[in-house]
Amino acid sequence: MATAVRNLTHRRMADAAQGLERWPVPVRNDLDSLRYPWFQYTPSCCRNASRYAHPWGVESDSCTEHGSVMRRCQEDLGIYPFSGVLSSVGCRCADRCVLAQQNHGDGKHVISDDTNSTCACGFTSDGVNAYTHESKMQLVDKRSNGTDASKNRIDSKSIFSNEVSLKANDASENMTFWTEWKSLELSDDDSGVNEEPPLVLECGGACICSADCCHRVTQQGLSARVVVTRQRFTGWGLHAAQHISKGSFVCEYAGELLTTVQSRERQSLYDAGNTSCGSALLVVREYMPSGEACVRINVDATKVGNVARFINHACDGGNLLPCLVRASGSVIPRLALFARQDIHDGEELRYSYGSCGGVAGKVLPCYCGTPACFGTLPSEST
Ligand SMILES: C[S@@+](CC[C@H](N)C(=O)[O-])C[C@H]1O[C@@H](n2cnc3c(N)ncnc32)[C@H](O)[C@@H]1O
Repeated sequence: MATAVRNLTHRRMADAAQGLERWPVPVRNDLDSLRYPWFQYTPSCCRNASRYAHPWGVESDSCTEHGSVMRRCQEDLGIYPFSGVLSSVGCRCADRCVLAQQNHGDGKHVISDDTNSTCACGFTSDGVNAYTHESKMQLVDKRSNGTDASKNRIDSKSIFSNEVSLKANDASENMTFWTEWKSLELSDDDSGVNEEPPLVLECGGACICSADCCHRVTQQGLSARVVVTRQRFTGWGLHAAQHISKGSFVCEYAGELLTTVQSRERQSLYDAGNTSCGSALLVVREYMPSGEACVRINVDATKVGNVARFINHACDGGNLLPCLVRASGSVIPRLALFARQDIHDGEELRYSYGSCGGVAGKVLPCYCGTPACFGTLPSEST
């Protein structure tokens, strides 16, 4: 019995991803006696925890399962049956899509008329190419002021909303984190990178191109080596275990997809403290250009989730940029996290949970340690 427990503990610490990602995700704790965080791993969002959560201890080569796990999740969600809503935006590129990019010599990549007419995928809500030839997110540089790219933009309003808000509930502390995203705009700081996360249209179930097409950057699961580490003030955190270059996709925020009624029930449970573990319930709202909310996505990574559930908050925005990615033919977008800047091996991965503020009686101290620190974690009542 003791040997079995030891083996199980060893496997959990060796790979928090339970063999479901292309690399193991080790768990390290040099701080206290906790050996590992308890949760079940899913590489992508799923509807029902019991059907898709894999037991601890699967063989490490089972990451080849990732594609089929993702497909089963999507089919179960009824995304493809719903695809009539958006299927007309699916591309008809044989084999792989070609990046519709032209370099006009000013550093900006814009859509060429030729490819624009054949492939509608791979663009942001702003109508510019989402990805570079190196499969990096095309982060908008406010300092380049050359050709006006707007005249080359496709009208993506029918595909994307232009305003999105995101709420992340952390019920371990009975808190709700939130942020509001407006349309893609440039920041005023010196980062040279758009602060507002773009919405991206990738190839999906409505497209006929292959799974390794250049417009499916976020569909292969965890894309950088990472390690889960115990920290003094912020609990578990996620650190890079390799250099991650600016614009690279890192991971999506995966967990159980809930209805709004279910998410409220879960939140009440977490608020009442009836669970043995903390929570990571994230709510994303997508708005129509009219301002009306059209989709609310509730992702609970508390008991079933992926590495993103370990990512802590930083008031300065951190080194990750959250983006909504919608696969053609899918109703439900996914939340993808990209490197906002070059990230060094060992650096903690963080993004901003939202704007400053706290609910009376529920204010939590923030230990992000950045010069921009508000002192408290962003929050609102549920
Ligand atoms: C989504 S979880 C992140 C993973 C978490 N640290 C854990 O141990 O599982 C959010 C929780 O992490 C902690 N946290 C995240 N960022 C923090 C920060 N900047 N300062 C203090 N605590 C933080 C808070 O307890 C928060 O409720």
